Amino acid sequence: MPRYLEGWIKQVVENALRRAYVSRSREKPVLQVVPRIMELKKKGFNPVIAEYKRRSPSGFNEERDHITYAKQMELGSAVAISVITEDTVFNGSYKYLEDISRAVRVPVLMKDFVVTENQVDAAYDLGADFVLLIVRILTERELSGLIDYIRSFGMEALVEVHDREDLDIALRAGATLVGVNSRDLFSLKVEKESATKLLEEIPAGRVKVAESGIESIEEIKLLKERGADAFLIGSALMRNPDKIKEFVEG
Ligand SMILES: O=C(O)c1ccccc1NCC(=O)[C@H](O)[C@H](O)COP(=O)(O)O
Repeated sequence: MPRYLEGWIKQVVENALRRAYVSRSREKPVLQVVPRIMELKKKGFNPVIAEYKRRSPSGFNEERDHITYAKQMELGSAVAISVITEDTVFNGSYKYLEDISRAVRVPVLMKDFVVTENQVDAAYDLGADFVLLIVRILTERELSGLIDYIRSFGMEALVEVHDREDLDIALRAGATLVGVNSRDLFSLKVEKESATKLLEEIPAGRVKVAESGIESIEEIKLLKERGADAFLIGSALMRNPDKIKEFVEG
């Protein structure tokens, strides 16, 4: 059973535990996101993980065709596409993941509240290349088990942390790709300063992803100076997809 359940997160996790499994046969090999991040960085570009997100508890709401958006992100040199599949609060869908992974040739992240191996099976079958794990909603044992399970398919885990305690757990569990989310799961407030400090505390040898609240190239530059290797951006790109080129090319 996940470790911390309260309010809307409790509902979302309970829904995840009940979610019906959709059986598919994966059609493509797994693409590796970490080498692609490092390659783009070496070439002097900003590795941007562009997120397809339609609705969120913090009030975000945007309708946009998922395939057109994903193709535009790929054309704009996004390093990967993040697809929210949570279907009760975020209005996401497994169908978006399946369609997008078929439509693009960059790695695709399944972004959900993953608490079971069944959800990882679905991620693999639907074409995901990496899978989000949120430390705050898992026990340490569950986190380690799910990281190993994800890797057993050749996929990678993006392990999301919100504070120092989460980070210690993520590191002990063997996370390689670590995301610092500046949006608090419960208050929904974006705390950029504390998130930036946390980024600096991630030891060398891990790939660091800055997540949430990134709106401008100036913020990307600042986060890069503070050690971020990649940038996960949803709202700003959903509102204005043309920004992808500026965000990647600086
Ligand atoms: O987006 C939310 O309101 C949200 C609230 C609570 C948990 C997760 C949430 N969103 C998922 C994400 O982590 C973000 O969509 C992602 O980091 C992109 O953030 P943004 O660029 O601010 O849309």
